[in-house]
Formats: sequence, structure tokens, C-alpha cells
Amino acid sequence: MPAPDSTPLLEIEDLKIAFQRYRQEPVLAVKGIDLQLLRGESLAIVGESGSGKSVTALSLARLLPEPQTKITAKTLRVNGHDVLNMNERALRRMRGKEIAYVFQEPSSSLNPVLTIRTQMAEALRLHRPDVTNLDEEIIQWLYKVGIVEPEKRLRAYPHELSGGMQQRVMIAMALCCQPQLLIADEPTTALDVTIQKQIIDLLADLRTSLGMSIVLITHNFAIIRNIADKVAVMFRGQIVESGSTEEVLANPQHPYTKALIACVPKLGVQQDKLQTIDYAAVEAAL
Ligand SMILES: Nc1ncnc2c1ncn2[C@@H]1O[C@H](COP(=O)(O)OP(=O)(O)OP(=O)(O)O)[C@@H](O)[C@H]1O
Repeated sequence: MPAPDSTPLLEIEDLKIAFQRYRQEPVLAVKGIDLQLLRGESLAIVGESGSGKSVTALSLARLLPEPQTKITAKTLRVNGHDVLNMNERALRRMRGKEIAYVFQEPSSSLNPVLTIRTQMAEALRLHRPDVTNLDEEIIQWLYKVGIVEPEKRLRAYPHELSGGMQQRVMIAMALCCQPQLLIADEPTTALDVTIQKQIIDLLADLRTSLGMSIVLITHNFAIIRNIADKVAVMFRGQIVESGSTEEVLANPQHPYTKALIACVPKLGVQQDKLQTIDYAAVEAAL
């Protein structure tokens, strides 16, 4: 029997991301971060708006605008590829097939003038030429993400589906190419709380049944427990704390992590006022 593959899926060392600005100093959005993920492991990147979570995720498949964006790293390896030295053709092959994204806004991934079938078929033709019966394959994926009567949804346009359903279709579209790594960037922020839970539970189930890795990007500590083995907390372009999810939730060390966890409302606990973050204390601990 072959030995299990223990090569890392993600190896990031000293990743920096800078945006060039016209006649001004560049903005350093990510200031030298390290991350590692083994195959099958899942990671949550948690932090508030503007902390650098999304640009970090987009840099993994070189999806940031070049040359306005300057990405440097000692190591930036995804599924064995040296991302910073890949050409456009190799990047296109990797995107969707090895690393796939689900974003917050369905409109960023779903084309409003094409049916669900047309969009999913395009992804399958590109990345899984082995699939002979496209309709059957698409129906199966729609079913896996919890869409009822998927055969009836095949020819629907995105606007004919609810927000939660559109999110499920995006997940099906990302997963049908069987990527090793799924990046879910705030996948539930635009949805109401009950649907949020359904989508996170769905991702957790799919992760186990398909054996893939997930990087979940969120500002919300409340949703990571069931889905992420590890967590990295970002603040102003840096990782201020990282570790196993259980450990970080039970025993946060950094004042920013403590503050983010304290902001999560607890069921059955009356809170008189909203928690706010003491930035002076956070800055002092950097
Ligand atoms: N194309 C761009 N040009 C210039 N600056 C950018 C660009 N994209 C992002 N930034 C800046 O990089 C920083 C990090 O942005 P990023 O979107 O990664 O934050 P985030 O933590 O994902 O926040 P959010 O949760 O709001 O998406 C921000 O200061 C942002 O303004």
C-alpha cells in the first residue's frame, strides 16, 4: 500500500503583499506571514475587515491584479507548485482544478445570463474532460450540496434561486472539479443566521466526505469550531496568533484574539452592552 501523502498542501513563508499607488508609497497589506496546511487539514483565517485575509487567499492562485500588486515570499507553494514562478497557462490549469474559491457574493462567481447547467458544464469541460454525462454529473453535485429536485434546477438562471440556494450552487460549481483546496471567503456573511449554519455544516460534511482541505475566511469566531482544525488570527497584515482551533478558542493569548472571541454573543447569556475592541491594548501587544 502506498504511504499516505504527507507533503504540505500549503507552504507559506514570509508572504508580503503590496499595492502600488500612483505617485505614493505602496501600501503593505500583508506584512510577512507564515502558514502551513497539510492535505485534508482545514484552516480558518479570522480577523476584522481590512486585516488582509482576502488578499492573502487571492495571492495563493495569483488572482490579484498584476503588476499593481507585488507579491513576494520566501516560499509560496500550493499543492507542490511554486506559485510565484508559474506562467499564466499553468496558473489557469491550477485554478479550479487544484484550488477553488467560493466568495461571499454569488454575483462574483455566477453569471446572471447563463443557466446553472451552462456554467457548471463549462467548468467540467475545462477541468474534468473524463466526465461523459455532464447532466448526470451536475445533478449529482447539486444534490450533494442539498438542492432539492436538482434536475429541475439545471436550467434555472441564478436570479430564480434564493440567496442560500445560489450559495449552494457556487459551492457545487467549486467542488465539481474536485479541488484539493477550497477557499471559502466569508461564504455566509450575506445570508441569514439559519442558512449560515446550514452552509457551514454542509462545508464541514463535504470536507469529510471528499477529503479536501478548506481555508475558511471569516471575521466571525462563532462559526469556525466545527470546520477548522487550525486558526490563524490576522490583524493589520500580520498573523498575531495561530494554533489548533480548540486551543485558541479555549486559551487565547493575544489581546486581539481575546477581544474577537469576547465579541461572539453567547447563547443564554445576557449582555448589557456590545463588546468593543481595545485597540490600544492590541497595538501594545504587537
Ligand atoms: N486592489 C487593491 N488596491 C489597493 N489596496 C487594496 C486592494 N485590495 C485590497 N487592498 C487593501 O488591502 C488591505 C487588506 O484587504 P483585504 O480585502 O485582504 O482585507 P480583509 O481582511 O479580507 O477584509 P474584508 O473582510 O473586509 O474583506 C486593505 O487595507 C485593503 O484596502
